[in-house]
Order: sequence, then C-alpha cells, then structure tokens
Amino acid sequence: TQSTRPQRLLSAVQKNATRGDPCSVVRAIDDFCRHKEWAMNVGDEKGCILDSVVSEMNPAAVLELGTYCGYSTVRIARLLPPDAKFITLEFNPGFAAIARQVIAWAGLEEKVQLVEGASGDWIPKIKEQFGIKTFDLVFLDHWKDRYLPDTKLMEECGLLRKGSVLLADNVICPGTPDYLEYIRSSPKYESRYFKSHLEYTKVEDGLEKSIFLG
Ligand SMILES: O=C(NCCCCCn1ccc2cnccc21)c1cc(-c2ccc(F)cc2)cc(O)c1O
Ligand SMILES: [Mg+2]
Repeated sequence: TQSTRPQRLLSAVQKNATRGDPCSVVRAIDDFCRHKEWAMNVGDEKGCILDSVVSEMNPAAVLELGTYCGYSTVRIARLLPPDAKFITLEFNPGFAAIARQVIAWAGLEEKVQLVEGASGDWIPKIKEQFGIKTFDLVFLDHWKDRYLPDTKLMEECGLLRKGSVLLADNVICPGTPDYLEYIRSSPKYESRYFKSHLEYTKVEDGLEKSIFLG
C-alpha cells in the first residue's frame, strides 16, 4: 500500500535524526520538506520566531491547536521548563499517530499531551479534563476558519488571563482575514505582526502575536 507524506516524513526522522535529540528531529524534518517533499510544518524561518516567543515567556501552560506531524510540538516542548503543561490538539487520527512517533523520537513524550479531536469540542472541556486554569501561550495552527471562533471560545471559557499570548501561524497564507480583523481592532488585545515566509518557500506569510489584556 502507498505510504502517506506524514509516514515518509517520519521515516526521514527515524533515518536522519538522533533519538532523544530534538534539534536533530527539527533539522531532519526541515531538510526533508525543503529538499524532498513540501509539508505544512511551521518551518525553520517562522520556527525561529516561535522559539523566541516561547523562550521569552517561559510558559507554564501551553496549548497548540494543530499538531500535524509534531514539528512545532517538538520546537515548543524542547524549550519548556520541566514542570510545564503542554497540550497539543490534532483532529486527524493519521496525523496524530505520526506526531506521537516524532515526539517520542525526540524524547519529549513526557512533556506533551497529544489529544485527538476538534477544537470546538475540546476547548470547553480542557479546564476540568487537564486541571488547567489558564494558558500562558496558545499556538494557533489548525483550520484557518477556526482561529476566530476558537479565540472567542477560549475567552468565554476563561482559558485566557491578562498577559496570555496568542501566536497565530498563516495569517497571510493561507490567511485568516476574519481573525486578523478581530484581533487587531479589539481593545482586549495588543497585536504585532512578524513578517516571514510560508514554510520552505519565498511566498509571504507571518505570525501574529497577540497579548490578551483581560
Ligand atoms: O491548513 C493548514 N493547517 C491546518 C491543517 C488541518 C488542521 C486540522 N486540525 C488540527 C487540529 C484541529 C482541531 N480542531 C479542528 C481542526 C483541527 C496549513 C496550510 C498551509 C498551506 C497549504 C497549502 C498552500 F498552498 C499554502 C499553505 C500552511 C500551513 O502552515 C498550515 O498550517
Ligand atoms: Mg501552519
């Protein structure tokens, strides 16, 4: 039977990365996606911006919406303090199965809780299911038309506190126009756009960093 792109990406990790070495996993995925097959990881250029946001925050509780193959999951988890709580949500069971193996290859399975399901279903349950009060950082990288409804849902569910940071991928390509319009005009947020490029290409894209003001 034909392999899928995520399966070929995992094989490249198992072939070229060192078990327990997150940076070698990140490098192996970037090499595969740049030279073999493009895939929708946040990539190395936007990944460095992600790293700087995570490092400066030193977050105790992180939520990632959109795991895919676990590339950004590994980038984030490798920078977290030991007792941090990190939940990553993936809708597609095939992607989730690959991501679990990529995260394990990096030796980070203890630091990440991968949950399968839809954001709209899971966000209202996170507090009681995982004993989390609020998130310090949310990385939005899932369905682009869910960024806005899910941000409003996180507000309503009390998952954001004064100072919580939302970091959104793909605000230019594929684009999240309704989310950008809302977050940039809302008095509840202080937003900043980090201009970059769509992973592994010269096409413009960027990350929108928004601080919840409470
Ligand atoms: O579509 C993208 N990502 C989302 C994938 C599906 C997420 C599904 N999902 C996961 C958790 C979850 C929870 N609830 C509901 C749904 C959920 C994406 C696309 C591009 C892209 C593609 C083609 C092109 F020509 C240019 C750009 C680039 C990116 O960086 C991307 O991230
Ligand atoms: Mg993305």
